[in-house]
Amino acid sequence: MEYEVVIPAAGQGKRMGADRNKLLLEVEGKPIIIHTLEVFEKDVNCLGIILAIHASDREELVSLFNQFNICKVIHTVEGGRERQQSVHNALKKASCDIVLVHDGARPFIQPSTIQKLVQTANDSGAAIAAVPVKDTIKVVRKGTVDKTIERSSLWSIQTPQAFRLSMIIKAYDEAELDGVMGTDDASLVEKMGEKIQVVEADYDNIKLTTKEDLIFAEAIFKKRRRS
Ligand SMILES: Nc1ccn([C@@H]2O[C@H](COP(=O)(O)OP(=O)(O)OP(=O)(O)O)[C@@H](O)[C@H]2O)c(=O)n1
Ligand SMILES: C[C@](O)(CO)[C@H](O)COP(=O)(O)O
Repeated sequence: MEYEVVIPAAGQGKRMGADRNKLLLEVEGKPIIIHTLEVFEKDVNCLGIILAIHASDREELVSLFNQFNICKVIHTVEGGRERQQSVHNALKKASCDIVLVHDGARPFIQPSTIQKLVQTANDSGAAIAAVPVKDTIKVVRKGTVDKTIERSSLWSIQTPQAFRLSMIIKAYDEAELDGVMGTDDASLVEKMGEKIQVVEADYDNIKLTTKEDLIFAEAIFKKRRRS
């Protein structure tokens, strides 16, 4: 089943503490964003990639697309102050019935998960990748435990998140009108009362957020080379 993917790549990488967009840092001999783009470049069902970028990264990115044969970027749009605005700008260019939103900072997404998400979104409207939480989660207020949350119903939410295009556009437009900000895409769809299906993904699909994640990323690449 065919789809387009929106990839927000216009963050500042503050938590990474690099002096540039963290997605341009190299892991396993390539910039992080190239690893992410290559997953979709290789997927025959991906009809096009819509990338939200900083104007200041454009020249370097275009040169990387040439160097690594990335041909599926059909639109680049200006990123916004927050991830939500970057995704919204990119969604305005989408035209396929099914659209995925995937963080540029998650290079380890598996093609099998993408396929399940696309199929599920086509059947039910919205589907997100997630893994069961492994830690005990407590609510802490002013340094003291308020309560412990029952773990069996907690999932850690990742991207990709897959949607019918009309549904996700409506959710983003309404969020903008209402001044609502969410930390993921599905939370805006939840606000409209829509059901979101959860597709179990894998623990490797980390978001490269802090410096330690670069070490985890090298380890995941090493593991994949061995298997
Ligand atoms: N205004 C923004 C903020 C984030 N992103 C993108 O959204 C994804 C997830 O964001 P995150 O990992 O939090 O990246 P940063 O915002 O760069 O990190 P930080 O919050 O540490 O600055 C990344 O691919 C990032 O480039 C974006 O396109 N536009
Ligand atoms: C969308 C996301 O990757 C789901 O886990 C995450 O919420 C992005 O959050 P961040 O605030 O940009 O780290």
